Amino acid sequence: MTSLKAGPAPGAPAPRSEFARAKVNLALHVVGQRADGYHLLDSIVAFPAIGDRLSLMEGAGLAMSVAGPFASQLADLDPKDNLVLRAAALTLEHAGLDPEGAGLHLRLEKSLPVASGIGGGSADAAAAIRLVCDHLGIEPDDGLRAKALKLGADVPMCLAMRPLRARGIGDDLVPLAHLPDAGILLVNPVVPVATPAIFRRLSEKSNPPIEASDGWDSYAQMIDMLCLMRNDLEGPAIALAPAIAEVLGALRGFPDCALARMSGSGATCFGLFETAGRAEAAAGDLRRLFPHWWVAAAALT
Ligand SMILES: C[C@](O)(CO)[C@H](O)COP(=O)(O)OP(=O)(O)OC[C@H]1O[C@@H](n2ccc(N)nc2=O)[C@H](O)[C@@H]1O
Ligand SMILES: Nc1ncnc2c1ncn2[C@@H]1O[C@H](COP(=O)(O)OP(=O)(O)OP(=O)(O)O)[C@@H](O)[C@H]1O
Repeated sequence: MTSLKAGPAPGAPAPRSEFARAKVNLALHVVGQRADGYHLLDSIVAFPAIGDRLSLMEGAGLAMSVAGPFASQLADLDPKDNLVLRAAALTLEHAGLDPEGAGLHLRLEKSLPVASGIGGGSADAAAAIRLVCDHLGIEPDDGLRAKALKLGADVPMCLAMRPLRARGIGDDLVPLAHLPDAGILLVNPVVPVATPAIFRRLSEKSNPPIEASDGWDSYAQMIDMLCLMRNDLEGPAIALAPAIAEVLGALRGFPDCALARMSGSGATCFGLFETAGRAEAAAGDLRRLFPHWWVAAAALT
């Protein structure tokens, strides 16, 4: 597998492109642990329109390049270890093809902070699978989804990329029938947090599951129900990265922020607002007050 910095040849066909939306755990309960160490989860997950962009074009062998605001956070990562190339190779092999002979170049526009609890790498991997499948004229099947899970527990949910409830190790997925209109604000203090370190610090691994739900009709109902839920990784993550508490404090300072919580293993936190406009207004304030933080707002779905 090679990595070329150069993009496609001039005059080549326009690239296909996919949006790799951030995965936000609106609630994350840790309900058990498997013999192999992986934790059993119960999570409500949304995919707002905030994310990376991945494009597929003609190239030599199988290669990738990275640009965008957070490209520098991946500069030390060997491209063959990048989840984009690993997912593309996996998909080609699943289709019985040699990745070396693929003639494909993937260009990643990295806009999500790395190691931030919003599944950026998993979202990129899922986008690579979708793009390569589309290129080959195939659909991701159960066999490919099972292989994708080995890339990361979040990859199958990022392949689904729609509001859902995730159980098991994050791979038992049930779509939510409906989420109401709302706005979401994502804030990261630009402190990378490694997921294994947070799970290691977790002392209570048998917490109550989420009360059954297939979604909510109104904003008020959604907030009431989410307020009864938790992110069980929040305490261990704050102990390791105290800036998370500062972010939560800033979000809770907005009177119209109905709920502020950490996503995944952190450090990104989210705030929920009644509309995307209100979330965007709060984003503007935070960008002025904390210019070194990463701040993004959008509609919840
Ligand atoms: C915390 C979440 O982001 C919630 O969506 C995910 O569970 C983590 O997903 P991910 O980063 O794609 O996870 P992986 O790359 O498969 O695992 C990273 C590490 O997290 C821990 N891990 C992950 C998922 C899980 N259900 N239990 C775990 O204990 C394991 O130590 C594993 O070595
Ligand atoms: N395309 C990619 N984008 C981001 N990280 C990648 C990528 N490919 C490989 N990685 C590696 O994966 C690790 C986890 O990064 P990622 O941004 O997915 O974390 P995360 O947002 O905490 O994920 P999760 O919420 O799934 O735990 C990083 O340390 C990075 O080295």
